[in-house]
Amino acid sequence: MNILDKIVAHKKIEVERDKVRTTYSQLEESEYFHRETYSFKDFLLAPERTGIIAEFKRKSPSKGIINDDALVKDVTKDYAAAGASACSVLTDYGFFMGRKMDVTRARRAVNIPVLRKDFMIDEYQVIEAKSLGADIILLIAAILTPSEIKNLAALAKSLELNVLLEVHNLEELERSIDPNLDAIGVNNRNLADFTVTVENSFKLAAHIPSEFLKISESAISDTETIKQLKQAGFNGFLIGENFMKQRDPGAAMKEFVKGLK
Ligand SMILES: O=P(O)(O)OC[C@@H](O)[C@@H](O)c1c[nH]c2ccccc12
Repeated sequence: MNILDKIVAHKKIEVERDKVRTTYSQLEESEYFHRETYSFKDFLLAPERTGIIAEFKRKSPSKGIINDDALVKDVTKDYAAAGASACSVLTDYGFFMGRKMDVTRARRAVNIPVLRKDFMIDEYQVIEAKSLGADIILLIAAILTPSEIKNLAALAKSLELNVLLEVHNLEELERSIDPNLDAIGVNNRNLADFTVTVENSFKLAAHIPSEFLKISESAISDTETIKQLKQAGFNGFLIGENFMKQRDPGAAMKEFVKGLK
């Protein structure tokens, strides 16, 4: 069993447990459930923003503890002030030390889109994302069938959530395209074995149909790479560890962004 299989096996149990703890109707009573969401596209393409989707990540299976000290409300607020187009917030606890409440904390701290980053396998999690105050959900092609992607994306759309589909290779991309997706993210990290290469984004760029926003995800640590990714047609850049490994991730992003000008 690779790490992704382990995470999904764990997630299935967790979701069934959560459904009992918090019912669908309780989720729908959230103050955020009928909130109007932000458009991912508007913020990614806004000239005064950077295209960076800045991630709050305490820990990961590949790196262990990255930062268990920084507060989500401070970091996301500073990310937004530094020009982030969106914030990504991990909510998986077992492998990433994330909390569902972290999305709500981010929602209260910023006026930019918030991505609920988790391993979505069930409709319940999509409804939950809306109730937590998220604007965007992530669907990972490697763990979903085409019909699951179709159904989860349609549900997300009906709740006015933006959908980011993550792919790692051409086969996943070709089988997963769906009109309810807003953005396609190429993960430079192979979630099954953790190998990373930004080349993956350059390789897949031309295969992403033009109606979708293009995002490059993971292992980005310098502004030169972002400039090259822009040349290749990418609109968004998902960055976690490079900021989170600093004691003050928001200050790290502020410094990093200077190099984009
Ligand atoms: O910390 P990095 O290398 O900048 O990567 C951020 C983000 O892309 C990564 O956390 C990620 C991409 N896809 C995921 C899916 C699940 C969990 C995490 C991820």
